[in-house]
Amino acid sequence: MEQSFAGRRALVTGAGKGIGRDTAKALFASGAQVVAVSRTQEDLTSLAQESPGIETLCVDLGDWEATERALSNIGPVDLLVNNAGVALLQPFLEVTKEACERSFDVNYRSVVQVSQIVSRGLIARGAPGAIVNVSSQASQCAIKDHAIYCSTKSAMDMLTKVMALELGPHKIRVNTVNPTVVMTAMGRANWSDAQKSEPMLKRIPLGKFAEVEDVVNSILFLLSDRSAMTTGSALLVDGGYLVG
Ligand SMILES: NC(=O)C1=CN([C@@H]2O[C@H](COP(=O)(O)OP(=O)(O)OC[C@H]3O[C@@H](n4cnc5c(N)ncnc54)[C@H](OP(=O)(O)O)[C@@H]3O)[C@@H](O)[C@H]2O)C=CC1
Ligand SMILES: CC(=O)C(C)=O
Repeated sequence: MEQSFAGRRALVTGAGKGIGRDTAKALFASGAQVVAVSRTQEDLTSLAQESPGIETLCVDLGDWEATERALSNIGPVDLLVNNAGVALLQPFLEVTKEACERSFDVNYRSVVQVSQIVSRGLIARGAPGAIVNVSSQASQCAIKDHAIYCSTKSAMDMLTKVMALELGPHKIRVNTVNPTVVMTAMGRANWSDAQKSEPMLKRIPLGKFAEVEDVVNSILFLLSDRSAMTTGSALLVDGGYLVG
């Protein structure tokens, strides 16, 4: 039986492309009202054309003040997917202050900020809710040139556990999905070179990278009542990756 999200209002960050875009479309198709938040207006315009009725909001989530202004009157939100992320890859010894700041502002701080806004609204309404933070297998395994990216995702996983601890009494569940490589714009940019992707693939018993749909299905499960007893968890979508 298809999961219905009728009567729920969902906010998806990074909904302009890739995993976030397909998550927004899947939630909308499943009956949810959807607010799609992303950085590039053209992406949001095309999304609204593909799925008429999806609300869109264009903001750089790495800008705290702009995000506060953009979300100040967001209205009731029951389901939140913190998906927006950047992968600024640098060898550890070449990591820059700018890459550090941008990575943590987008991949971590925006998750704190948006989750606070949504959770305060839920608590004020006395309504239950669910939050899915889109992490990565990179939160649990070291990947060359991913020092800052891995760190942001590890921080996200721990943040998720503490959020689950503190928000549980308010009937707000918080989990992560932790995918392996997905050939989205981000995946293609960083994993198209076979010399890099082959060793990763060899460590995956299922012998393939994840599809966007695999991640979307896991996100919708963790948003749904079918995961009603799951919070503070990390759902790996990684084909059984063998951490070496
Ligand atoms: N692809 C992969 O291999 C994997 C991805 N992930 C995670 O999944 C999530 C989605 O990744 P994926 O779909 O592949 O990425 P994409 O780069 O394909 O899409 C990311 C989306 O997030 C938006 N976004 C990025 N930064 C901001 C910002 N500051 N403010 C608002 N929107 C922003 C992008 O907008 P714009 O393009 O305009 O910047 C884009 O629409 C990320 O958190 C990523 O870390 C986890 C494991 C594997
Ligand atoms: C690209 C990425 O996020 C991985 C491999 O986790």
